[in-house]
Amino acid sequence: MSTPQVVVHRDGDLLAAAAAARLVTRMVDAQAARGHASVVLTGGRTGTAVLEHLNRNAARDAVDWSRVDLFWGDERFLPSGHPDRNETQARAALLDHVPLDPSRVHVMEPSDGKFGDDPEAAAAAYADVLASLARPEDHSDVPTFDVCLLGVGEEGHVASVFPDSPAVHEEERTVVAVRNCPKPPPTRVSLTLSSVRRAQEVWLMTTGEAKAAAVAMALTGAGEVQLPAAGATGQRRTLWLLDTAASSKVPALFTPPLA
Ligand SMILES: O=C(O)[C@H](O)[C@@H](O)[C@H](O)[C@H](O)COP(=O)(O)O
Repeated sequence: MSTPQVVVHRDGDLLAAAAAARLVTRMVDAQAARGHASVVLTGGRTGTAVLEHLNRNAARDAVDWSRVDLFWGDERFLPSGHPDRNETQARAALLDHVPLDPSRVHVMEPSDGKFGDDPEAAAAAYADVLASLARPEDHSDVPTFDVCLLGVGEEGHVASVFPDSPAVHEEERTVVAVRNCPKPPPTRVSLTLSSVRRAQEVWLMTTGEAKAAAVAMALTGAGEVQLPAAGATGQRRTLWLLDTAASSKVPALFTPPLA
C-alpha cells in the first residue's frame, strides 16, 4: 500500500489539463516498458474533463492507442448509448477520436445488453473478463492496471462504492452490482476496492469545496468503510489530484505548495 501523495492545482480546469498530460506520459512510459498500457476510467465531471483535455493534448498521439486496454471503475446500469452512461461520456470525450482496438475496450454491459436488466449478471460477467485478462504474474483475478482513475464523492465514495454499503464490505467478488445508490442513477456495476488496489497507480481526482471534508478525512486516517476513498490505494502510487478548493480542509502537513 502506497502513502498518498497530494498535488494541488489552482482550479478544476488546470487540474483536468494537468492530469491529462500526466496520463499521456504514464501511458507512453508503460508502452515503452511493456508494450501496452491499461487504464481504468471513471465517470463524473472531473474524470470526463480529463478525457476531454487528453483528446485536445498535443501529445495525444504519442500513445499507441491500438495497444491500450481500457476498463471502467464503475458504470451506470442504463441502456446502451444512454447519455448518463460513463461509456457514452467517455466515447464522446476521447474514445471515439482515437484509434483504439475495440477488442481492448472492456465495457460493463448496459441494461439492454446480453444480460438484460440483471446487474448482478453484468457484474459477474465483468469479473470473468478481468479474470480472463489477469496473468500469472498478477497473482490475482484482476489484471495489474497501470492507472486507475477515480473521482471522489462528497461523502467519500469512489467508483460506486459508498460508505458502509454492501460493496465496501465485499471481500470475495471483484465486481459487484450496486442498487439503491445514493448518487443517481440508483443501479450500477462497480469494481470493489480490492480490485482498485490491484492498480500500480491510483489517481483520485476531485475539485470544489463540497469535496474538501471527504478529502481531508481520507488523508487524515478515516477508515475505508466510513470513507471508501481512503481505501483506494495503488500498489506503487496513490496520487490525490486536487484543486485549491478541494484541498482547503487538508492539514498543511499533507498539502504541498500549488503546482
Ligand atoms: O459513475 C460515477 O458517478 C462516478 O464513477 C463517480 O464515482 C464519480 O467519479 C464521483 O461521484 C465524482 O463525480 P464528480 O467528478 O462529478 O464530482
